[in-house]
Order: sequence, then C-alpha cells, then structure tokens
Amino acid sequence: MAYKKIESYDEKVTNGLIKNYHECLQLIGEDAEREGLLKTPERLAKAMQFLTEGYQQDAKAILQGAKFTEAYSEMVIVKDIELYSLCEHHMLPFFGKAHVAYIPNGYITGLSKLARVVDVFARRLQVQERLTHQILDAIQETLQPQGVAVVIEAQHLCMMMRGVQKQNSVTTTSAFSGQFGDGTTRAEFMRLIGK
Ligand SMILES: Nc1nc2c(ncn2[C@@H]2O[C@H](COP(=O)(O)OP(=O)(O)OP(=O)(O)O)[C@@H](O)[C@H]2O)c(=O)[nH]1
Ligand SMILES: [Zn+2]
Repeated sequence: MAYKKIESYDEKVTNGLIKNYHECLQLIGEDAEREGLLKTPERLAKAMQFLTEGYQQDAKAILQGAKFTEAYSEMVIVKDIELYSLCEHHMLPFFGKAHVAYIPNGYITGLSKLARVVDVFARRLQVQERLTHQILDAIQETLQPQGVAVVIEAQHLCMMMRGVQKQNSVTTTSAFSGQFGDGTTRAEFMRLIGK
C-alpha cells in the first residue's frame, strides 16, 4: 500500500520492543515498575514504530497515485515542509524544513504527495544527505520531470543535547537534477525559497 497509516501495531514487533525498553529503563537505573513508567515501554514501542513507519511505505507508489497529465512546464515549488527524522548514529531527532521543486515534463503530481514523500524517507533512521537524495530520486524516477531540486535545513539534537553541544548550528544539504544543473534555474529556485 502506498501510504499505510499505523492503525494497528504489529504485535510481535510491539512486544519485542516493550521487553527491550523495559530492560533499558532498568539499565539506566530506573524503577521500571513505578506508576509513571509502567506504560512507558509500550508508549515508546508505538512511538518508535510511528517514527520509522517510512520503511513500510512506497514513495514512488504515492507519487504514481496522483500523477496527472498536464502541459505546465514552469517550476513547481513546495517550500517549508517541516520534517522530523532520526539520525542513524544516535537515534536522536533531527528536524527542520525541506524545500522541494520540480519542472514538469508532461506530468504533474498532487502537491501533498511531495510532502508525503518527505515523510516517507524522514521516518527512517537517516543521515540528512541520504534523505535529500532519496527524495530527489523518487520524484525524478516517477515523474521524469525536466529537473528536481531538494534543499533541507535541519538541526540535529545529537549535536545540541550531547556531543559537541552547539545550539544554533543548522545543516543545509541540497540535491539537484536536470535543469537545476543550470545556474540561472538553480538561482531562481534559491531566490524563491528565500535563500
Ligand atoms: N554527515 C552526517 N553526519 C551526521 C548526521 N547526523 C549525525 N551525524 C554525525 O555523525 C557523527 C558520528 O560520529 P562518531 O564519532 O562515530 O560519534 P560520536 O562519538 O557520538 O561523535 P560526536 O557527536 O562528535 O560526539 C557525528 O559527527 C554526528 O554529528 C547526518 O545527518 N549527516
Ligand atoms: Zn546523531
């Protein structure tokens, strides 16, 4: 299914995670049986399945599901798509905005689908660079447009709460294909997203 929402959680996965998170609580020195923590392993098991549900979803099927023939061939930009992902090194969140653009080549897609594609790849263990490329590749391969541009600006909690502890650094990644290789087109995109 293109965009499967978690309505019922896989029992085997949920039970396995509950067991592990219960042990995690004990290992960090908590009393896993105290009232406030009794349901925490189950809550966390469900939260983690939600935050990684992108593994069960198919970005290309989502785009194909709303692919329409249209002669429009100017840039289409959806900017400021908020995203939340988990860094694969520490499994701590990184969060920010994605700006996605494409120049149609006979086909357009539903605007919401671009934001859904961002979520499909964000809801996995990621590095920002791969996330950027996966979004671009899914759009390029499905719509075969004249070009795709993806810019992501994000803050990484693994650099804020721990480690180097820098509170204001923002990481920007970008990927471009087709006509966005042209300096003028790319500059227009950057201007339109306010960069
Ligand atoms: N390139 C890239 N690096 C990331 C991303 N998210 C986290 N990292 C980095 O992954 C690196 C992992 O480095 P390690 O030295 O193995 O881990 P560490 O000892 O916890 O490193 P520190 O964070 O520097 O304390 C760190 O430099 C993180 O900042 C990302 O999306 N892209
Ligand atoms: Zn990290």
